[in-house]
Amino acid sequence: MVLDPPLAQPLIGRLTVIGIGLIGSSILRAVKARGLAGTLVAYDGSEAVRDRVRDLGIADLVATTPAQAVAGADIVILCVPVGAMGAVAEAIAPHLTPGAIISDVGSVKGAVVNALRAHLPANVHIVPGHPVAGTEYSGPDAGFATLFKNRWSILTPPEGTDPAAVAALSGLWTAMGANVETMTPEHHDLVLAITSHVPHLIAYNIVGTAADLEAVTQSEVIKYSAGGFRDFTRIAASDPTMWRDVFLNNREAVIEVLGRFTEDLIALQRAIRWAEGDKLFDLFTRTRAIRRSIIEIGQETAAPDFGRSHD
Ligand SMILES: NC(=O)C1=CN([C@@H]2O[C@H](COP(=O)(O)OP(=O)(O)OC[C@H]3O[C@@H](n4cnc5c(N)ncnc54)[C@H](O)[C@@H]3O)[C@@H](O)[C@H]2O)C=CC1
Ligand SMILES: O=C(O)C(=O)Cc1ccc(O)cc1
Repeated sequence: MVLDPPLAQPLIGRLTVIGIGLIGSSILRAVKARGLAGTLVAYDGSEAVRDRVRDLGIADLVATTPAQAVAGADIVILCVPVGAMGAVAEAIAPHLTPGAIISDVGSVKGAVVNALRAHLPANVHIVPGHPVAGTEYSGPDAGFATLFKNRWSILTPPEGTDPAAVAALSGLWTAMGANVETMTPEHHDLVLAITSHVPHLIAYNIVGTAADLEAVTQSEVIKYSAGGFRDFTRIAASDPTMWRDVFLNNREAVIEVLGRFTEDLIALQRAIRWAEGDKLFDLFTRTRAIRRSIIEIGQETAAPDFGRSHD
C-alpha cells in the first residue's frame, strides 16, 4: 500500500504533534511523505522518545518544552494516552496562537472533549478526532505512513465549532488517506465501546484466564496457541497505559455494552447446557455472514490470517 504523491503546496503552515508513539509518529510520517505541512514540530514528555524522534528524522523540529512545541502552530494534535490529555492541554494553553486548531486522536471522545474544554482558551478551535486505525505496538518506531490509508477517522466537533476549522482537519486526514466521518462524542463512545473497547476487554480477559489455567495445563496454552487464542493474544498485547485510560474514561458505555454481552453469554451457556444445537448454529451462521460482509466492503484488509485463508 502506498500514499499518493506529495502535494505541490502544503495544506498547513506549522503542524505540531504532541506524543510521538504509534499514532503521533504515523501522523508525522504521513504528513512528511505527502508534504502536508510547511513546518512539522514534534514534542514528547519522554526525553528518550524525543532523542529517538530526532534520530528517525521524522520532524523538522523536536521541541523540548510544551511551550516551544506549540508556539506559532496552526494545528496541534495531541497523541498522548486519553488520561494525559487534560494535563497536556493545561500545559500548552497559555502558549497557543489565537485561532489555532487543537485536535487529538484519543480512543474515547466524551471525556477528552471535557478535558480539552476545561483547559483550553476560548480563542482556539477544538476539533477532537479519532483515527480508527492502529496496531498492538507502541512507540515512535512502531508508526508507519500508511497506517490511516483507507481507514476511518472520526471527528466529534462540539456544536457551534467553526466549519472552516472542521474542514481544515478533515482535509488533513483525507490527505493522509483516511475517510472522515463526523458524529457526537456520545455516539462515538457507544459505537467504539462495542466495536473496539469491549473486544479488547474480552481479549485481555481470555488471555488472563488462560494464563491462570496454564499451571493446570502445563504450558499447553502456548503449545496449542495457533488457534483462535492466538488472535486474542495479539489484541491482549496492546499498551497497558493506553487501555487502562480507555476503560477509565468510557466507563458508562463500556458497562452498558458489557451488560448486554454478559446476558448473551449466559444465553449461550444455557444453550450449551441444554444441548440446544439449533440456537448455537443460528448464531454462528449470523456471525459468519457479518464477517463476510465486512470483508466484502473492504474493511478487513490487513488482519493476520494465521493460515486460515479459507474463511
Ligand atoms: N494504539 C492504537 O492502536 C490507537 C491509539 N489511539 C489513541 O492514540 C493515543 C496515543 O496512542 P499510541 O500512539 O498508541 O500510544 P504510544 O504509547 O505509542 O505513545 C504515546 C506517547 O505519549 C507520550 N506521553 C504520555 N504522556 C505524555 C504527556 N503528559 N506529555 C507528553 N507526552 C506524553 C509517551 O511518552 C508516548 O511516547 C491514545 O490516546 C490512544 O487512545 C487511537 C487509535 C489507535
Ligand atoms: O490493533 C487492533 O486490532 C486495533 O483495534 C487498533 C486500534 C486500537 C484502538 C483504537 O482506538 C483504534 C484502533
